[in-house]
Amino acid sequence: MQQQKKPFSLMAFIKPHRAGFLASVILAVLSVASGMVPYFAVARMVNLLISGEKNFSIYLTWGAVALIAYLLKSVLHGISTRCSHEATFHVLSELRRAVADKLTRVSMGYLTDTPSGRLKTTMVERVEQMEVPLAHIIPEMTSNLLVPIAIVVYLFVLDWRMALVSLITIPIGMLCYMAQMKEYPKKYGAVVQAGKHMSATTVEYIGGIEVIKAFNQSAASYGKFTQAVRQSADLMLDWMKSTQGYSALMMTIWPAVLIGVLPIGCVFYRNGSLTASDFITIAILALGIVGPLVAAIFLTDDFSKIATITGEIGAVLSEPDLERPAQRKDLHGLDIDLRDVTFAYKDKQVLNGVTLNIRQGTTTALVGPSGSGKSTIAKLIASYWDAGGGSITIGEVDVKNLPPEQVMDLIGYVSQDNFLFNISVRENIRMGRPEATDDEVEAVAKASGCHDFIMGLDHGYDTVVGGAGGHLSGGERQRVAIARAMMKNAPIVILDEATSYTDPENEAVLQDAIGRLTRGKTLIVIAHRLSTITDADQIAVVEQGKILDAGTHDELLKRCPLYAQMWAAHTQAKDADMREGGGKHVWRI
Ligand SMILES: Nc1ncnc2c1ncn2[C@@H]1O[C@H](COP(=O)(O)OP(=O)(O)OP(=O)(O)O)[C@@H](O)[C@H]1O
Repeated sequence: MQQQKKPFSLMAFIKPHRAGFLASVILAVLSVASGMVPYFAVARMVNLLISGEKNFSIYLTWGAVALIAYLLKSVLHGISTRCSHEATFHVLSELRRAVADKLTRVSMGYLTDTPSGRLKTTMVERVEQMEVPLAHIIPEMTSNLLVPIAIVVYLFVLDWRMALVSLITIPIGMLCYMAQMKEYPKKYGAVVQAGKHMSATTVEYIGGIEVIKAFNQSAASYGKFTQAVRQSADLMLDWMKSTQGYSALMMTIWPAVLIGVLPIGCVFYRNGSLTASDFITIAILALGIVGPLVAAIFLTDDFSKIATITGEIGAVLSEPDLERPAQRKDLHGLDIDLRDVTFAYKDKQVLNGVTLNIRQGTTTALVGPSGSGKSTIAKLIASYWDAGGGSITIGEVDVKNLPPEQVMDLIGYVSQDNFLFNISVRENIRMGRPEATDDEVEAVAKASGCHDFIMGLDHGYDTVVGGAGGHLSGGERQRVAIARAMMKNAPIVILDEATSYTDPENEAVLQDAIGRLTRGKTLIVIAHRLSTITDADQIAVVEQGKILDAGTHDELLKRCPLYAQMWAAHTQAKDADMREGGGKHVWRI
């Protein structure tokens, strides 16, 4: 049950802060208007000079007006920028929160299929890149357009012919601008894509550095990384090259207004159709129009950037939510029932009609060849994805009709990843139940075989485990993850290969601890070592996305050839392992 994609609108984020943006626009208009006053003042002074005015105090007054207006321009611009930045920072932080919030509501499938580097780039860099355009476009675009337009109107009032002449460079410069913008969205889009690829490759390179070194793949992986960096630089250069020529031409043509104004003004002055005073005023004001207009035109460059950036943020924000009700439901017991469940990862069909009943308080083991769909079944029960067809119920209610919080309260999931946060071991375990006391945390740690190794760490329970738990061994991470799940005390526990890192001695301790900690709960175990699940109430054999058979160990040995075969392979491998004295070997089917 997924919602349709909702189109993303940046306006919805800007609207609550429109007062800030409006104040910024008004101040920016006043600032640009103040910036125009010195041009009027100079024009006025030149006219006074020509008319033979000898009173020096008038010149001083106009000089003071020009100076005050110039200073006012800077002050107003500063306040305007502050208003727009304040409003922008709120918009950016809300955008980031919206993206983070979205990630908690989309399907797990979307998250696992999207490289984490790409999501990080969207959340951090892309949102950051919106700051300059957003904070500047709204106030500066408006002011840089409005004020010159007002002056042009004034020039038309003075002399429409000269007003037209003073604008002559604008359409020519515009042609250059249009030529520059022709390839702009495509090329800038390519630059952004290459940047994303570079970011994802960098995250992969750093994240996988251990494997790269272990498999001596440094050259190949470094090559992939440098290729991504080079491609990004090449595309950036290509983008610059395609725009720089036109941009330089435009910047030369636009300010050259006097090329038309002076000779044509002289002609009109000589034939008596233009007064000296108007000629001077027009020539000086024409010089003042071009600056703000050029600034406004340059801001349209930021429009293209905003379009590309919002497209990327919008792609995440318009991702459909996993639609779930908010109201918790009353359940009838906690039996789990899968009826004819089908599922596909995009186009890849993985489950082909899984039917399985898991009674409350029993242990069910899912076994089967690698890739048969065991983890997928477990994840569908935990509502990570929606089943494509069929139904999954807990306590006779379809999981699609349960709010995610209720499902998460019901299920403790220990996955193969055992992700730990870069906080203390104590806080990692406490994440299972934030209100747990230190004593309760330690009791669970003792029960899940963590206490001794934790006490051996530099700061005991207060040791910070490093990014993703990197300061702990795989087995230690796994045990902390189990303790965290146990802390949650959920009535249904899913252990997805939870003991795979553990050596045989510790495995026995851990199995015992798991047995005690899950007593009375519904336990679903995905185990590759069959010896660990022979006592399960029910063993479901999964093959090619279907339940081939389900029963106890003894029943399956008698009637399920695949299980008998897996068991034989398991015991042979175990014997061989014992003969070689390799008790530490982690054996997998
Ligand atoms: N996120 C995913 N996107 C696409 N395909 C996936 C994804 N996760 C799993 N698969 C594919 O689905 C199939 C079943 O995977 P699943 O992890 O459920 O099998 P499994 O029986 O648990 O395997 P294993 O014992 O090796 O862990 C596999 O072919 C796997 O490649």
